[in-house]
Amino acid sequence: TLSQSHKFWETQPVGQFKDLRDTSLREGPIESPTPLSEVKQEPYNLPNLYEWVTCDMDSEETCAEVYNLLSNNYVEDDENMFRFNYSKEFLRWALHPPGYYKSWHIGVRVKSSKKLVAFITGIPARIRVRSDVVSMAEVNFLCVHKKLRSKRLAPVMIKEVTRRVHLENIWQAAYTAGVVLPTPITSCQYWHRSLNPKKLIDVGFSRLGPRMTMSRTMKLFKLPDSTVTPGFRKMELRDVPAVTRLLRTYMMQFVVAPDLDELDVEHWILPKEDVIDSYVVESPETHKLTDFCSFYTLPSSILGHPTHSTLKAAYSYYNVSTKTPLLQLMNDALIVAKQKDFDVFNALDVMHNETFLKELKYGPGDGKLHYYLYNYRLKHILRPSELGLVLL
Ligand SMILES: CCCCCCCCCCCCCC(=O)CSCCNC(=O)CCNC(=O)[C@H](O)C(C)(C)COP(=O)(O)OP(=O)(O)OC[C@H]1O[C@@H](n2cnc3c(N)ncnc32)[C@H](O)[C@@H]1OP(=O)(O)O
Ligand SMILES: CN(C)Cc1n[nH]c2ccc(-c3ccc(F)cc3OCCn3ccnc3)cc12
Repeated sequence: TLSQSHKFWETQPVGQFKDLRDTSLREGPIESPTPLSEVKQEPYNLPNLYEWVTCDMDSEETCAEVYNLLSNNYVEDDENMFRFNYSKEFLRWALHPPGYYKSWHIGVRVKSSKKLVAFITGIPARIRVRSDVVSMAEVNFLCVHKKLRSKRLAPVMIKEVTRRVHLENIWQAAYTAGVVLPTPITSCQYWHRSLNPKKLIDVGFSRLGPRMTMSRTMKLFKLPDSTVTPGFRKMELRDVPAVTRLLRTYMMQFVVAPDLDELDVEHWILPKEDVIDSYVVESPETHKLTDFCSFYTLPSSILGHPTHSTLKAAYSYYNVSTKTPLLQLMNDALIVAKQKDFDVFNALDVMHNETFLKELKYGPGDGKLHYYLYNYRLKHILRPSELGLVLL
């Protein structure tokens, strides 16, 4: 990375590795906005065989094409044993937040066959950086078909989504990646809590510990059949105002965090079957909400296993504890995830997560998730505990 050349990223308004020691550089936007009349009006050129297409995720047919492209060509773990398998319902949830732009859901088709071979998306988000609330695009689902890799298609995809975001007068973006690019604002470790250890060992996700038997391992990860916190219940629509107040107050402590209003909370946190689960703690005495936890459903395909095809994984999303200890709240989250037949519960070491990871028997994952801002410089790299943002 530091020695590597980044022919595309060196041309972009992002923190460059060579700038890291230049303390004269100010925190904030790197480039000023361009007058809209000067933003390139027409799409970037693609190689001749290909054409741009805007993907309408409300179209069952288009959503299925996007699902299939990602299901066969999206992110795999380092050992190529698992591949994310975002569901169609999840993709519609992820791409249709309040104020979304269809034009930011960008595909590339083969002109002759109309086959979808690449995809990239943006969604609008208000992200606070210290005391600065910035309108940004959250960029995600960048995917080039396995057969078209290493042809420099990704930079064209990135420039095109940048152009379309600029057309909406937005000049910053946030994104994450498992790869190191110029330049991470923080690098988070991911952790896994076994819920179905036998299956995880059968498929090679986990290994039997030294001097451990399978039955000893199953006992180690066993959880109670029901939650322990009085007043712990599924979130409902009527909880949105109180959950929004809890979340906005809690988020103020982090350097980078989403600025979510009630409409955002209704979209991002209200339970949706097989997509997002959220629970609140309603005090039995006062009936006030004191805490909430949430996790999203993102299965991974198990590549080439004879009997198991899918790993059912829950990912910790936003959790706020003001009365129930976070440890107890997150243990209840594990208990409901086990009740819902998840195989594993994943979490990043962001926010206050490192206070419960080891105690709740999470094991460290084999890689890192790096966070990036586009056209916004931070003077110092952040600690994961200073980050309050979780991208899907
Ligand atoms: C103001 C608004 C701004 C909006 C835009 C903000 C920025 C948004 C940025 C996007 C955020 C996405 C976030 C997101 O979706 C979450 S990260 C998940 C990305 N997707 C995957 O890993 C799926 C499987 N892999 C692929 O489909 C391909 O390998 C991809 C398409 C990843 C690269 O295709 P390829 O055929 O393997 O490679 P070439 O076309 O030959 O291109 C090579 C160039 O691409 C750079 N590269 C590689 N992986 C990258 C990645 N994950 N981010 C950014 N850049 C990435 C690489 O460093 C090199 O540039 P360099 O020579 O300078 O080093
Ligand atoms: C965030 N969002 C942008 C998707 C994304 N892109 N790149 C990634 C690299 C790691 C993680 C990640 C995040 C949290 C976590 F607990 C485990 C993870 O990956 C395990 C390795 N793996 C990859 C595929 N199947 C298993 C997500 C992502």
